[in-house]
Amino acid sequence: MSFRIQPTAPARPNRCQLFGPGSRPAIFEKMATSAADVINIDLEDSVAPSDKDSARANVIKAINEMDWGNKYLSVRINGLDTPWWYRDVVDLLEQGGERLNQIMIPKVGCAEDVYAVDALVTAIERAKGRKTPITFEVIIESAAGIAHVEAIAASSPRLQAMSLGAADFAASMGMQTTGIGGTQANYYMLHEGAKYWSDPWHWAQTAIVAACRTHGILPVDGPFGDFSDDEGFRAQARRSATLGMVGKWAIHPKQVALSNEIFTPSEEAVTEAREILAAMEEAKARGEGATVYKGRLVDIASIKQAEVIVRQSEMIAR
Ligand SMILES: CC(=O)SCCNC(=O)CCNC(=O)[C@H](O)C(C)(C)COP(=O)(O)OP(=O)(O)OC[C@H]1O[C@@H](n2cnc3c(N)ncnc32)[C@H](O)[C@@H]1OP(=O)(O)O
Ligand SMILES: O=CC(=O)O
Ligand SMILES: [Mg+2]
Repeated sequence: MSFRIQPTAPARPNRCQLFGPGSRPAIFEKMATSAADVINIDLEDSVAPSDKDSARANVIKAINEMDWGNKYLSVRINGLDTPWWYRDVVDLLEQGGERLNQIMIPKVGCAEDVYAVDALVTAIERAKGRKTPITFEVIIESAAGIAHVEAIAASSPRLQAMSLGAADFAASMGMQTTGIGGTQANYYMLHEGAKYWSDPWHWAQTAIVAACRTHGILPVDGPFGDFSDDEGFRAQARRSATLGMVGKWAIHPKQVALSNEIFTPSEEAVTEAREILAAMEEAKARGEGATVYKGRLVDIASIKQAEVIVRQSEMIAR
């Protein structure tokens, strides 16, 4: 371990982030009563330019008037290259009240993008005497974003989460696909005439996880567009969970249960983790740093691996 201890990410469940357009207030109640841990009401790409002002007003009214229960409540503002973002921040912070937990900043390309929003948020919080600081989530969804991912992860103490936005990411990278996440038919190698599919999102995901874990931020997998494909969603989510991501977006309510299923450690995984911890306690009592569990090596690193799973399950149970 480095002399610098790896910071821990915020201890709150973030298995599923349910999105819905701010221009569609009829679904807000359904979002609030869903099983998602985080609600992302959108002012950005799911809202038409002509609806930006009315969507912002809908969202502020809903933050103030609706019962959001124990949801972590987040609003995605417009990008810093648009004329709308500053008004989003000012109105949300001045009129949205303390119930709003988080602002999601899309298309972040450098640490200074976050700095700019932080400066504005900080000034408004001071002016209004806000008690709990607004947190940030950023979306990595451009070539610049992934190139500067570590600096972005270090950009602000407000930053709690970072998502991969596969749709804009693919566009920015010039990828030949209109799919949002998932298997890409043309991304394969040939061996003796057989096709072997690979995962074009993998390298960006691992870059995000490493940057997040270095700076104590929650890494999240973004949208899976084909909401008719449950098994495709599960496959993508399982890969993300295996790589260290803590959750995934739902762009349709039916994806919430799928995401919760994959990002909640299974009973078997938790039992096994507890058994490894017990085996290592016994090894320690014998003065050993390594032992055998079900025919395989476990050692002091295994304690940390097992603790990840136990911590996740305890946090969700709280
Ligand atoms: C690339 C990105 O940036 S992704 C993030 C931005 N995109 C978004 O936020 C889009 C979020 N999703 C949506 O807008 C919608 O789910 C759509 C457009 C994909 C589909 O909407 P619909 O055609 O209404 O879906 P569908 O008919 O299957 O809805 C079934 C039920 O779920 C409700 N519902 C639909 N979307 C949502 C949602 N996001 N949250 C909660 N409930 C929803 C519908 O109102 C409907 O309810 P009912 O059975 O009581 O009538
Ligand atoms: O904003 C999300 C994306 O995939 O783009
Ligand atoms: Mg996007």
